Amino acid sequence: MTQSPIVRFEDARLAYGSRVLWEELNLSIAAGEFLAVLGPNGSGKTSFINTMLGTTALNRGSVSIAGEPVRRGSSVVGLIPQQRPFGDNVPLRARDLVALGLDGTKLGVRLAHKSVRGKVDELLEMVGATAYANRAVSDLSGGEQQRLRAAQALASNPRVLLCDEPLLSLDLNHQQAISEVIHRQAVERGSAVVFVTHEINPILPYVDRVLYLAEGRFHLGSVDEVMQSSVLTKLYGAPVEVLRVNGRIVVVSGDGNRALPADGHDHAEDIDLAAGK
Ligand SMILES: Nc1ncnc2c1ncn2[C@@H]1O[C@H](COP(=O)(O)OP(=O)(O)OP(=O)(O)O)[C@@H](O)[C@H]1O
Repeated sequence: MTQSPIVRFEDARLAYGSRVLWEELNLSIAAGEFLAVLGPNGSGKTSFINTMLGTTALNRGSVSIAGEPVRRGSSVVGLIPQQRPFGDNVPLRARDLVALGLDGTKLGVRLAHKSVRGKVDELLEMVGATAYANRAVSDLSGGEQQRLRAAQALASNPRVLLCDEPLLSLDLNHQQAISEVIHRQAVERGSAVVFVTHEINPILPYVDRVLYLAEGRFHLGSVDEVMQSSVLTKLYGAPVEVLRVNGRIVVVSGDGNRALPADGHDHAEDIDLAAGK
């Protein structure tokens, strides 16, 4: 990890009406750093990403990227968005979608160019999508489409790579493969990676720091600093236990002793620490 900051939040506050998602956030993300963003549903993870995309405005403070105030459509920012299926009317093959991520590529114009084809093939290989390179995007499964989104975001070699739950609907092998590819982007090409996830275990080996959002508060630090019973209990304002089991992190609600994913959200929804119920 290199040290030069590429993203800088200063005294940042985001609230919708009276609901504060976070405030007094001072955070510099270095080139090559891998930052995991955790927190229960509705804690503001996607909104955090949106502030760096320039699509959500802070109520106070500032966020800059490469020394400039954030703006929509910045070419130095790449996004693997939260999964939404492509409609039947998307007339693209898998390789066309990836090519759209390459700077200046216009369908039918540069796509025929040998170097573009080579680059697209390389990206498809990286995310394990070579086998379906020529299939229509709309015929692919959610996980297959998600791998293409990752390849498309990596195509432009962004200085800041924003990933909004990129592992959703991927099987374990592909979770591992995509996590590795994203980590390599940070280490080898110096991208700052912001990785929103409900499940920290697949990326545990790669995370430099964790930003944990909950209940309008946040805690920032290394995995070991943040993923502690005392820290999460304070953040949630409710008893939470963090256990290490065979190298995995398991978060358990203090009352029911029920295992929750690392973000403290119980998908069975009978314990909802997120909503403070
Ligand atoms: N434009 C908006 N106006 C008002 N409220 C909003 C707006 N965008 C998001 N919210 C609310 O802010 C909260 C945070 O939303 P956000 O999508 O950032 O959460 P999240 O942590 O990404 O959640 P999840 O884990 O469910 O994806 C939610 O309660 C959401 O309803």
